[in-house]
Amino acid sequence: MTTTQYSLADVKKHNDKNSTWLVINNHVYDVTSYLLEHPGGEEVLLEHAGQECTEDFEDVGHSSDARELMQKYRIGELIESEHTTYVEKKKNLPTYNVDDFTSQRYGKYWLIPISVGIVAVILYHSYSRLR
Ligand code: HEM
Repeated sequence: MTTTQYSLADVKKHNDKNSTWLVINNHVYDVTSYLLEHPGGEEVLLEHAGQECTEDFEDVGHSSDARELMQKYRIGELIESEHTTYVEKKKNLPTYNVDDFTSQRYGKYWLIPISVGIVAVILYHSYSRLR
């Protein structure tokens, strides 16, 4: 089976409500009939009409159901010379290092018992001198 090949210039012509094409992961989709059904709204699809929008599509974190559904709207592929590789952005998850965590949590708490000890010694000495 041969898949129809399109260039970005071909896709660019389908950039409004009458004909809405998108390029996602080097596949070409005609979402004209899906505009009103799209759970994210038609606006966002129209904003990307006629364009390569893999990054924005992936940023939304579309479900596997959405990925399955999109096959229905696939009409072809982007020509190979215009292929792009999508590199997933690193999510900014916090990373913890146990030592950092301990020092953040307990920081300079060791100063408290030492200070109390020093104050106690000073008080003891002053008190014994008074007697
Ligand atoms: C063939 C293309 C597309 C299909 C089949 C599709 C399908 C869906 C589906 C089924 C949902 C519901 C949530 C989910 O199941 O993930 C959704 C939500 C959404 N989509 Fe799409 N989508 C497409 C393209 C796009 C594009 C290009 C954008 C542009 C950024 C986009 C933006 C959104 C947004 C903003 C939501 C709402 C997310 C939320 O409310 O949390 N979609 N889409």
